Amino acid sequence: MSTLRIAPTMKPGEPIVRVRGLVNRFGEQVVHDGLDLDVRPGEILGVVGGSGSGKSVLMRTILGLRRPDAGEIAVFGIDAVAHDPVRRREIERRCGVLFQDGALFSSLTVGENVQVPLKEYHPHLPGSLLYELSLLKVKLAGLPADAIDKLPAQLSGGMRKRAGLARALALDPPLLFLDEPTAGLDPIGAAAFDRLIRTLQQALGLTVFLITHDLDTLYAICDRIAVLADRRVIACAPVEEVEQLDHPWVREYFHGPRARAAQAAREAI
Ligand SMILES: Nc1ncnc2c1ncn2[C@@H]1O[C@H](COP(=O)(O)OP(=O)(O)OP(=O)(O)O)[C@@H](O)[C@H]1O
Repeated sequence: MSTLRIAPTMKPGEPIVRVRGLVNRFGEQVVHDGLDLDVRPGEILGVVGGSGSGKSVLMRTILGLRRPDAGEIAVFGIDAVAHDPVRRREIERRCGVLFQDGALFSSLTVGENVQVPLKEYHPHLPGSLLYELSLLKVKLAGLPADAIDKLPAQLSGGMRKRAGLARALALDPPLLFLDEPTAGLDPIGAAAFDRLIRTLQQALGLTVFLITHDLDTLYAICDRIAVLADRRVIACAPVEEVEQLDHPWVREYFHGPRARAAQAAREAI
């Protein structure tokens, strides 16, 4: 396993993401109200909760794409809420993001998509090196080399996810955000993507914030699960502890037939 990658801005023992007292509102609707969360270095944290519980809003707020109504967020020990473009850029530079829809530029090839962040942060790299670097990321994401010259529309759904992952890994980020990476994939494709995430996390020393509805993913690769309900994180613990919680959403989610199938699949491994 590779060395865990943290940042010089972090104190020993500090979480890689620390959220305290987070409040997010849209008009009258309160999405988060006093939400606390720690993401520990080197873990795969699964983030679950009912539809509309605020998982994506939480991710966007941590990434600085939305300014919260109240609360503190530190990413790599850097204040992520402060209006400071230099600090913001320092955080952005170290975070890879795979959005739910892949968010690839449809008119660019896979390789050109991967080169977008490389060009932004390293504008003077020669074209041949940009190509080599993007090829490396394409292969790292488990795509065949010839996918580099294809347009997103020429790829299957699973390959598009991998192309999005290749772009998310472009700048060698120590922290990776994944929003429902296995949504829309068939079970075999989803299991393969889970294995890829686990392998990359171990090989590259990544910390992963992973939003999912996929019970198989939770049981297969997550070190801890954060449950969003009642506008807060009501639990953050290994799946065996979380499934014992006495909460209506947890009971329904973790003790339904799909959960039993996911548990059985893990026991069979
Ligand atoms: N830009 C916005 N303007 C108004 N309301 C918003 C906005 N973004 C999110 N919301 C609302 O905030 C709530 C939480 O949304 P969010 O997308 O974070 O949920 P989620 O937990 O990710 O849901 P899902 O599992 O369905 O993807 C929802 O009720 C949504 O309608």
